Amino acid sequence: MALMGRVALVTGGAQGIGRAAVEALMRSAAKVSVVDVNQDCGDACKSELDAEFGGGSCAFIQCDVTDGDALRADAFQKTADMFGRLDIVINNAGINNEKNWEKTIGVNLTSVIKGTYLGLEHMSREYGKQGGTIINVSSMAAFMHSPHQPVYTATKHGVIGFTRAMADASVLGNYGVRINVLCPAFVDTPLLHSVEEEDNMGKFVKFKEDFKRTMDKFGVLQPSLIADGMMRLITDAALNGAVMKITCSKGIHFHTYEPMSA
Ligand SMILES: NC(=O)C1=CN([C@@H]2O[C@H](COP(=O)(O)OP(=O)(O)OC[C@H]3O[C@@H](n4cnc5c(N)ncnc54)[C@H](O)[C@@H]3O)[C@@H](O)[C@H]2O)C=CC1
Ligand SMILES: CCCCCC(=O)/C=C/[C@H]1C=CC(=O)[C@@H]1CCCCCCC(=O)O
Repeated sequence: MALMGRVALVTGGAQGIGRAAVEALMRSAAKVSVVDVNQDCGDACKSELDAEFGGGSCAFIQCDVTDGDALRADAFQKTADMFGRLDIVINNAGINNEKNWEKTIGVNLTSVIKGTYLGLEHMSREYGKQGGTIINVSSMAAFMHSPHQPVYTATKHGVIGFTRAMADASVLGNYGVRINVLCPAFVDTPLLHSVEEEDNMGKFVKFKEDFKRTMDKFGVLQPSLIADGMMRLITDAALNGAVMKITCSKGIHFHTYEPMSA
């Protein structure tokens, strides 16, 4: 019952890692807004969650996170209007598309930046709000660059740099919002199957056997473990600017950086 009365917004929440996060939040008694571009998957998700947790604790909002106006008005504002407040934002929606790589930048990086700024508008003391917490989802591809996914890799590097800078800005500006980043290794979700398709991988599809060998080498995690990591980032008030990694070999752990020196 740790999050009783708290309200969360999860992008890409209808399936995969986002869905596992939504369920973990609801088990902790939070109210959750599931924001996803996929109408059918979102409707099914909402019915299943209502059946498990009872109606009124979650909402599904169909929204493409790359549509900035819709993200502002349909996702963030409607969530705040419906549930009366916003405390937790998980910018999780992501795609793997090297063919349409501009779209990958739009979903994986630009929308995470917009989601963070909108989260601050609804939660930061700068805007007269009560504070809160934001998680941005990156990937282990930000540490072990993937030759099969150069643009995906670039976006996930960008998410870490942006998040760490914003975490420091939050301290300097006394926003009252903790901002952290999560980097999972391979996770058993529909996204992993995208590496089979030329439509997703473009010319890098010819490396798919190498990609699969890497997966076999490092193993594949279950979404529930990623949700456990997210719940730790949400509930541990000491964490801000943390870079959480989750791998098969080490489980949930943190990346450490050398302190900056002049
Ligand atoms: N599955 C994996 O091995 C890993 C995934 N990640 C990251 O975790 C996050 C979640 O990935 P998965 O759950 O694996 O993927 P998934 O493909 O299973 O689920 C992603 C969800 O995001 C939604 N989505 C996609 N584009 C959207 C858009 N423009 N607007 C709104 N919703 C949109 C999809 O409809 C889907 O419900 C992504 O940021 C991904 O890059 C990071 C490391 C490993
Ligand atoms: C379709 C999207 C999948 C993205 C998954 C991902 O995070 C990819 C990461 C890889 C990029 C190059 C690699 O070798 C990565 C594997 C990362 C696993 C590292 C585990 C290390 C360990 O167990 O200590």
